[in-house]
Amino acid sequence: MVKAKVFVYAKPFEGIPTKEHLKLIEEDLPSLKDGEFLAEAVYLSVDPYMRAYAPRMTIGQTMIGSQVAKITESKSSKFPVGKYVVSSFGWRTHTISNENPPVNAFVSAPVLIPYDGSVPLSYFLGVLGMTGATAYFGFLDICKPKEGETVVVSGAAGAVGSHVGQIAKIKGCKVIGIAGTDAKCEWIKTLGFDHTINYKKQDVAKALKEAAPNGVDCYFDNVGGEIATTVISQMNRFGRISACGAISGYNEEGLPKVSTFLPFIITNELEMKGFIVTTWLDKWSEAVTNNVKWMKEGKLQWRETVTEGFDNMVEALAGILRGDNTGKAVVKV
Ligand SMILES: NC(=O)C1=CN([C@@H]2O[C@H](COP(=O)(O)OP(=O)(O)OC[C@H]3O[C@@H](n4cnc5c(N)ncnc54)[C@H](OP(=O)(O)O)[C@@H]3O)[C@@H](O)[C@H]2O)C=CC1
Ligand SMILES: CCCCCCCCC/C=C/C=O
Repeated sequence: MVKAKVFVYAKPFEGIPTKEHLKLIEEDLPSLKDGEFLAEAVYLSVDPYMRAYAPRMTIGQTMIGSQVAKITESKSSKFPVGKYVVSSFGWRTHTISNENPPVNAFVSAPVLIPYDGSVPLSYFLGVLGMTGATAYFGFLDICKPKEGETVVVSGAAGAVGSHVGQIAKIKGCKVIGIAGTDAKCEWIKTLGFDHTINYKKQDVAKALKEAAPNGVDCYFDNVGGEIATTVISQMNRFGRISACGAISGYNEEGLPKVSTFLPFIITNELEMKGFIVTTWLDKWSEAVTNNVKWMKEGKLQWRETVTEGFDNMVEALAGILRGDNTGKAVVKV
């Protein structure tokens, strides 16, 4: 009998999640039925949306999330033993899945990954996975950057933000990154960001005016809140905003209270669009192909913050909400 370790949503989150909210249990898994396979987690993704998704969760539910897993038993010809999948199995070490489990915008079906040992498996959760696709489609399809334009990225030293900034440089833009520590700002400078702002130490409005005296054309927003309002207030006519995330409010009860940016949207005729990356599932391979190409050309660098041990999932999630991570956060089982 295979035993799975599983984190379940035990108590509604208040602020940063703790082990009181996410309880570790053991589950005995049954034998496989036809069409099913058993997968063993290798890396689990740690993402801010896990905190933001909480209002949709029910008590006792397996905590949501995606992972790279190895198929160890199978009664499915589509998912043979020895192959690896990326799938939204949730926070669990072992999973029995069928070929077409229920999906929604935040929960994806298993997909075999073309693993040849040339890159770590964790990259299929980050630079070659969900966050890489978020950066690629969320920036290019929504901001539609033109050469010479000025782009601002918040959450700029995170998985998505650090990637967006590098695509913006590839597209010939001037890039300003906003992040929470000097070390993060120094790192993104090495990636090619032209200017950085440490929002915890600097006056963002003043620093942005100095970095972008001619205004901002594109804003890739990972954080929302007052930072978003400040950046939007300095945008040029016909600027584009990609509303990717609003992490500054994820730990708050109810809607965050921030200054409104609507007057700037109207008077400067700005376009703002929110998105969920799974909208682009049908053309996902376009992002992976280009991200691989840029990696090979040395134009796209990446970093991971790896937490060891499945039992430390809660601490890893708390870490990204506190800003402990640089680049993509993953847990190695
Ligand atoms: N729309 C979509 O389909 C998707 C959206 N997202 C969103 O993109 C954003 C970035 O995700 P991802 O790259 O995975 O995560 P990150 O790797 O950027 O990790 C989160 C970072 O957010 C920053 N942060 C935390 N609290 C605050 C705050 N109050 N104000 C400003 N920054 C804060 C921290 O960095 P610092 O030290 O700089 O504060 C932290 O390291 C998130 O908002 C996420 O929800 C991600 C994937 C898909
Ligand atoms: C192929 C793996 C897809 C995993 C789906 C998760 C989508 C998360 C979207 C995040 C939204 C906001 O933060």
